Amino acid sequence: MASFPLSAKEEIVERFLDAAVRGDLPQLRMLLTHTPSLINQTGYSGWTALMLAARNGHYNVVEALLSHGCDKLPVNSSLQTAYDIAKFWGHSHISNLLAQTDNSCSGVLPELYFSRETLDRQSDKRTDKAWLEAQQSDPNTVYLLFSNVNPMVSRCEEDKSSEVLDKLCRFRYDEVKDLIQKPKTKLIFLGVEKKKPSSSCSQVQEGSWEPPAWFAVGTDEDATELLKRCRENNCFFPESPNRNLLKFSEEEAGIVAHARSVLVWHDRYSFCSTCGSGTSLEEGGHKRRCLNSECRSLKGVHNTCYPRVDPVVIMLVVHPDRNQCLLGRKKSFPVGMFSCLAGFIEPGEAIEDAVRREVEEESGVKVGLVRYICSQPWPMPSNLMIGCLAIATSTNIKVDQNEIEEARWFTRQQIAESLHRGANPALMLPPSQTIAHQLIRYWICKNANL
Ligand SMILES: NC(=O)C1=CN([C@@H]2O[C@H](COP(=O)(O)OP(=O)(O)OC[C@H]3O[C@@H](n4cnc5c(N)ncnc54)[C@H](OP(=O)(O)O)[C@@H]3O)[C@@H](O)[C@H]2O)C=CC1
Ligand SMILES: [Mg+2]
Ligand SMILES: [Mg+2]
Ligand SMILES: [Mg+2]
Ligand SMILES: [Zn+2]
Repeated sequence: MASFPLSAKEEIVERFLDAAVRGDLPQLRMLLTHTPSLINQTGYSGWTALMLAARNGHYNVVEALLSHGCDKLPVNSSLQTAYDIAKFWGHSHISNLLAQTDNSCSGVLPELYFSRETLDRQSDKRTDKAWLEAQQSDPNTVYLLFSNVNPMVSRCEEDKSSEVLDKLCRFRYDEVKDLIQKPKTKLIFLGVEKKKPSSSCSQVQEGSWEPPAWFAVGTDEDATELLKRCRENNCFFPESPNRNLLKFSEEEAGIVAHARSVLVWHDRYSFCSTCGSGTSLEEGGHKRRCLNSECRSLKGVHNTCYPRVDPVVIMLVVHPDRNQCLLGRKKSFPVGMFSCLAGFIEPGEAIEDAVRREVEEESGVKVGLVRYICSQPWPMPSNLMIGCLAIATSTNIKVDQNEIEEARWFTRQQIAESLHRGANPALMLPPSQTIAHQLIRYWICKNANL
């Protein structure tokens, strides 16, 4: 068989993989320092250095690769991860290491999209009318414009290395003064900035810096007219919130989650839900008080006066064999997409019971142990997603055709392959901004050890 000379790049990859096979840590470290991109490279066999070191029982090489941020999810042509390989060849010290060592897998999930508290909410200032008014006219105050509960955004320059596509348009007092004085406009105090500017900023005296306040402005004025207020010309209001609200930076996503949920609440709860009278906006837009002084909503607990948050359980159901998980698809999902089951918590229901009920309703599968993992605000319109892992006690699937079109058990390898290789026609997982994606990734990294 003719053999072709290797390119310089192929040659360095082969040397790197060979060092992993032989357990030659100094050589591997030297190559990695020189060319960090080698870390997840595969050779002709389709195996990564991590797989080769795991196959040959080189604990110290596996450890070094992991400490350099090596990806554990790649699979070889037999759909085995490095963990599977170590386990198969009986290197339990390595499989245990692979099961534990991962920033996103040691019980601490990465920060979830929409969760960052970018601003200091300063809820005590919401009742300080004089302070709020002073902030409103301050030239440093930042205003965000929302039309029909969607924020005005500008499209960033095409940058393939970044997932951030949209930026919130920021306005100053002079640019929105007329708008915020209109009686139908909703003004929401979102908080004040947390970060201090660097001391190199010449205009700012040490100790005199007041963190700028941020407000969201909700209006139903004509969107085209609103866009004319913007200094940039690539601005727009996203029309399909579910997809378009996933394109912000983590900082801005947290602000959007807060502002949008409160504005949607104002939009849908203009009148008192107890007596139908008009209401007034109070507390920096975080309360609506009934104008009828006799109203029952003003007595006892005023829970009709505050923005609503709807708790939703979302769960990754794990097969009793611990090596498969249950995912379902709604009719509205793109072709091939499957996700975690989810459902609204009902009144008087504990999280664990809501998980068991929704899973059984939607898939017919019974669940025993339920473990809370993490939560995510989901401002469409105002859900709080409560993420859990759940262990199934039965495996037969019978889908509730109303909500779920299909539900299936997927093996860990199928999931790992989809996570690593990206969307494929057989299985497409929800995007990384969703808690559904992060629960699935969490379980995979945990190697099915609950
Ligand atoms: N971030 C993430 O990863 C994910 C987020 N989600 C979010 O979770 C939400 C709930 O999931 P879903 O599976 O639809 O929930 P359910 O399984 O509870 O089904 C939703 C249906 O139940 C009815 N319903 C019952 N109680 C409520 C309530 N308090 N508020 C609204 N509807 C209620 C509605 O019927 P009707 O409308 O016919 O009246 C709705 O269509 C979704 O809206 C979605 O936005 C879901 C999955 C992933
Ligand atoms: Mg349901
Ligand atoms: Mg559901
Ligand atoms: Mg339900
Ligand atoms: Zn009332």
